[in-house]
Amino acid sequence: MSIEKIPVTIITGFLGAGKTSLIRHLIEAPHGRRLAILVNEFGDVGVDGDILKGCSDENCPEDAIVELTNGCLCCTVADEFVPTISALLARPEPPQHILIETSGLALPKPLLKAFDWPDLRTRITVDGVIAIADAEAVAHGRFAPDLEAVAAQRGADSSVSHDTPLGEVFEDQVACADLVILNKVDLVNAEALAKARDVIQAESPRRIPVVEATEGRVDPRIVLGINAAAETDLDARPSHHEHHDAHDHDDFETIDVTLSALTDVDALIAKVEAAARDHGVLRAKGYVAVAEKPMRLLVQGVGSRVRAQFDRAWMPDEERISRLVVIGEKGFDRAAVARVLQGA
Ligand SMILES: Nc1nc2c(ncn2[C@@H]2O[C@H](COP(=O)(O)OP(=O)(O)OP(=O)(O)O)[C@@H](O)[C@H]2O)c(=O)[nH]1
Repeated sequence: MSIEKIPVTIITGFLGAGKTSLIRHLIEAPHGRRLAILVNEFGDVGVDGDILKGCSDENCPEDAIVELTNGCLCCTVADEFVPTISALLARPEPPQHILIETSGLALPKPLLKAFDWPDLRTRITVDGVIAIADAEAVAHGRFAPDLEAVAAQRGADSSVSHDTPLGEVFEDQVACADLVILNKVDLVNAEALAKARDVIQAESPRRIPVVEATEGRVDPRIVLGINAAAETDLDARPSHHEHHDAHDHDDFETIDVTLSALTDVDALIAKVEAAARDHGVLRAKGYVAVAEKPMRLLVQGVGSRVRAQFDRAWMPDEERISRLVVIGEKGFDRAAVARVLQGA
């Protein structure tokens, strides 16, 4: 008798594209499946896991949301990934669907290969690989500065070479996907949206559906139940790093910046914007204590777009530490960024 495999959806997408927002929506939107979630992110502040635990419910209990913050998932398959999935499957009420949020710098293909692991391949299958993309960033050429060159190269070869590390991570993610979600359509006009679609089509080695979204809000029936069995179809998903001898994330660096408690939220937002504008910070996120406020402030920067909102009260026994995880391309001026963020 064959045992039905548990479907797993891999959610990939560059830093800040909207992966956590999408998963949050999938927890909240009705679809009748019991979920478990595995979150992998850079830095040890664990913002994404915290956000997702904050919206857990009976279909996705808090203890079915597991964070792996010890490094890149695709590099820790045996030590972390396989045991974590096994533990989720061994729950008294096993999940009916597992979502994996990869870090924004992750290469999806090596992770996909891990599903061939003997312990896993009889029990789970990759229902689909979803790439979520920031429509504004794509339209403004953050990943493919020269669309015509990409299209010309694509005609000759299925693996386009990009000059920038950002371009390579983005292309690997799109090339591996069964579905692309073009998120943040609220930030672009029709012309920019059409351009973003063109970039994605040019980057895709095969025709895949592209759906538009705001705040990751997509009908769960489009995202879950694709039935791709992606682990059996690796050849259709070219990668710049087939042999995994080079890591895209070596091209990026992360720092933790501790701040003192602040009084002026707008001033902090202006500093995060300045760090992005003047020093190439790609992503900044973390929790901040604001003097005399009982709530903690969640700060999120994607490039120079910054959002801040109070997310919950500080717990009585919780230390009110203000810390931001900051990610930039290798060699970004970490000292200058820390100075900007910590500056009075
Ligand atoms: N304007 C706008 N902002 C959005 C949208 N979706 C997400 N955001 C914001 O973009 C920021 C990043 O969103 P996340 O969902 O955390 O992105 P992510 O891909 O999980 O980020 P990393 O895990 O750090 O790579 C947050 O401040 C979100 O509130 C959208 O559709 N429009």
